[in-house]
Amino acid sequence: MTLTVLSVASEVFPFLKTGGLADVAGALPGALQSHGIGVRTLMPGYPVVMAGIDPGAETVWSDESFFGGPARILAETRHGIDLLVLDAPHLYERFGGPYSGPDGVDYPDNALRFAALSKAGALVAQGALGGWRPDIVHAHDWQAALTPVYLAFSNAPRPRTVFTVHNLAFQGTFRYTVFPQLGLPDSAWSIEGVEYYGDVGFLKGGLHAADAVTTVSPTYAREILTSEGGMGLDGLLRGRGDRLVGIVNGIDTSVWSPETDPVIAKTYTARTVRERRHNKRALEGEFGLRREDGPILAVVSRLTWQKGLDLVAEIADEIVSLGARLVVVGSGDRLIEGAFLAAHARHPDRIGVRIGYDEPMSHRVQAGADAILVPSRFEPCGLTQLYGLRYGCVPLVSDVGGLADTVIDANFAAQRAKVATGFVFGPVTTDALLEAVGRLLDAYRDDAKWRTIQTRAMAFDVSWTASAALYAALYRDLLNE
Ligand SMILES: Nc1ncnc2c1ncn2[C@@H]1O[C@H](COP(=O)(O)OP(=O)(O)O[C@H]2O[C@H](CO)[C@@H](O)[C@H](O)[C@H]2O)[C@@H](O)[C@H]1O
Repeated sequence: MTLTVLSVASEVFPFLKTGGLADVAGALPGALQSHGIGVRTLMPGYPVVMAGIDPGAETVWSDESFFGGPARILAETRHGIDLLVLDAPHLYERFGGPYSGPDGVDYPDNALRFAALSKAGALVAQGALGGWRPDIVHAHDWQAALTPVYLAFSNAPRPRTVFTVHNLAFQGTFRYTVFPQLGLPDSAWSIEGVEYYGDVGFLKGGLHAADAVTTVSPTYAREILTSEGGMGLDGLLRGRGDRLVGIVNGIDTSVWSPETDPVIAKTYTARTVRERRHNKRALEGEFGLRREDGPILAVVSRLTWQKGLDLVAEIADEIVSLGARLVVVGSGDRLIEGAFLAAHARHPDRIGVRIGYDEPMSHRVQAGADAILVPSRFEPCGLTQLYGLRYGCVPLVSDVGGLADTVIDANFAAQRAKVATGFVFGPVTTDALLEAVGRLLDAYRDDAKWRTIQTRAMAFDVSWTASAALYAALYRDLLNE
């Protein structure tokens, strides 16, 4: 049976991306096609998205007064994605990023901006686009979390709903005063609705209202049931019982492929992995690093407490004294940015730092560095270690969430069983991180051992194949209930 899905997300690669959500929302629809599932994707009409819209795109819905101004939905297929764009200039036509202005401060009307996205999702789900009604609505993260809430509190027939939480740390909590502007019935101001300790909780509402909740790895799905990992929502999540499942992310292996990647100096496969040296030389040039025999360790990330990168900054001198070099691409916390810039100033030809966001550079780093460091304090899934596996940029990760589910530590047993794909450490401390860096450097010095880990990493299946099948099965289970 052909099944139709409406996906609602605030970011979709390649139209707009600030993090991993965009990669998932951009790649999952294509992966579901082979399961007979057709996905339409609704996202906000941010300026960069509107700039790329085909002038001939069809207006499939409009409203003169939608959350304070005129709005319409434009439909077009772009980059193979069946896209619905919510064009509402009073909400989305802003200077700055999707969530905050150039000053880094959140827009004061974010509650309305994303209530509007969610409401548009609910309207489409209930037939606003003429005859089209999806079988399933799949909403992502707090920005779309009210879609299942609007649907749960509507009296009209509605499709089944799935809500995916990519990161429990971002909850979309707003003052209770916004509640009357959301257009929800009074009954939604309750523990069954969006009320959250006296405020409005978008994420909380979605986690409660959706027919099924997923998160992006089995280990994270367990971690968020504990008071340490639940960020205040563990009680609610425990109450969802078997309605909460963890499905590990895949990656778009057509975008992330060392065999065909157009932005790297030299393409390669596991068989020709020695060709990576050309990419390493190019990376040294790009970052002004001294040419040496030792490995290049790399970071591509938001520089935040979650990602544990303060620990990498702390051991930067040791990394250099152990004979390795470091490349960092990222932005975020000013203190962590400053710590990396200071480390670069101390070792200008051994530590390269780019503060900023640069998608092509992230490919060149994965293709040219020897190892990617992901020492997160918590990590729902993590995508950079998956890119690392695919590119033979051996991952060194902490033993949490999706990192633990996707990397096999090169310990004695794993090496003997021929399954090791990287290095895993815990707890998340500088001592444990340094110990793992030491093990990685030992392995790097043993050429045969390193090649074995590297090529096995490249053979690990990081595609969407297995996980798309799990989403397909979940959708069908919901429809069969
Ligand atoms: N400076 C920079 N330049 C270029 N590219 C950069 C960059 N900084 C980050 N990126 C890219 O942004 C993405 C980040 O994805 P992650 O999954 O690592 O984390 P994020 O916390 O955003 O996502 C959340 O959602 C995803 C998706 O479910 C989960 O995997 C994750 O655990 C969860 O925290 C990667 O594609 C990475 O390459």
